[in-house]
Amino acid sequence: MTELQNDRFLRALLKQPVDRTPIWMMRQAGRYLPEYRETRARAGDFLSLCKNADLACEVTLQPLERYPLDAAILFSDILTIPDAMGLGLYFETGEGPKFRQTIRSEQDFALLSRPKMDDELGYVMNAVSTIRRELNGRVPLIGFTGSPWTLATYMIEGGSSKDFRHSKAMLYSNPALMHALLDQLAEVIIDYLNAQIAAGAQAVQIFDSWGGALSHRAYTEFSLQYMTKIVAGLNREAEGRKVPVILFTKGGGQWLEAMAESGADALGLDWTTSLADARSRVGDKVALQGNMDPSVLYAKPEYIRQEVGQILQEYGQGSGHVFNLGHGIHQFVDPDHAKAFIEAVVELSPQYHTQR
Ligand SMILES: Cc1c2[nH]c(c1CCC(=O)O)Cc1[nH]c(c(CCC(=O)O)c1C)Cc1[nH]c(c(CCC(=O)O)c1C)Cc1[nH]c(c(C)c1CCC(=O)O)C2
Repeated sequence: MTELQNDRFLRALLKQPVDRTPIWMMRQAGRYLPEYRETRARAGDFLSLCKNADLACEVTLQPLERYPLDAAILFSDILTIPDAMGLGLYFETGEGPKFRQTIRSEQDFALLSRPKMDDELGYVMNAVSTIRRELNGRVPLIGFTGSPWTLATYMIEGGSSKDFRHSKAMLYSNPALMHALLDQLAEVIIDYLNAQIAAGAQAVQIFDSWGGALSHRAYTEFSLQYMTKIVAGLNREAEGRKVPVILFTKGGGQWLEAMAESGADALGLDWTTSLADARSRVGDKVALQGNMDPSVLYAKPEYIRQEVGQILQEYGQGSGHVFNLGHGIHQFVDPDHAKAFIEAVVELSPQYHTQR
């Protein structure tokens, strides 16, 4: 494998000294980029794009051609796993993801299959190895998965949800079934991330997008417990380097101390938590990733730059911060505003890394 030319993202996740704060954006390859929309149109639809390694690689690299980003993220989706377990994923234009089959009873659960990483999910591993080859050591590649709880909500609801009616009902009325589902998902996710690491992923992120919808006690029992199990099951070394793990519970600011005990190297933060506060609460245990409100990118470039300055100041001196948005970039953002954002981080952050 080619030598990595830019490792400040991997170093910051391990709190090793860096020359400036690294940056990438959640959903950095996506609809706000006209070139993404063009490639997706060529693929036909989103799922065909995910399943074509050359086109998935092409869109992964698109934001790197435009901006000085410090990491690439695999172009795929968290819903590849439930799809491969037999639920039949499809997207209806403007309506988000849907499943043909839902899991609401023991009978439904019994129908779930255990997907093979070199078969049903082989297309994801092909995308990872193709992207690694084309990146040619420019920046590290991030692999990812959804958390068991987040995937379970899609499998139980049959798609996106606002109130998690069926998932919450199962959690409180049939916790044994919920635990069986979460445990099976955790097992599949361990295989999935280990296969991504074997194919070339150099860091991995667990997206717990809906962990914040859980009650205080339920979060530990139904989400964090299973993410901790996953972290313990990962091969944490590849190509002679540690493979850092990032845990991102959206809306999880109140649980940072507990999350820091999960074994993860870094925690992702949304914009509702102060970085200064988060840093003092987790101490030296983990690095932090985040946390600008993605909607700030609707503002003028001067304002975006000011906001970046504030967030850098909140984290303060030293390594252990990966700049990011607090959630995915919105589809209506002007790509020039994303550019102003990334350049502000590049220009304003070196002063926070003077004691190397
Ligand atoms: C919950 C979730 C999903 N997918 C994902 C999450 C967790 C992150 C989060 O909390 O947002 C993760 C994801 N989805 C996608 C990526 C690609 C990598 C990246 O650039 O970050 C990643 C990391 C591509 C995508 N995944 C999807 C798109 C849009 C599809 C399109 O091109 O129309 C992309 C680029 C589709 C998708 N996929 C999902 C939804 C709800 C939707 C539709 C909503 C929407 O339209 O934004 C499920």
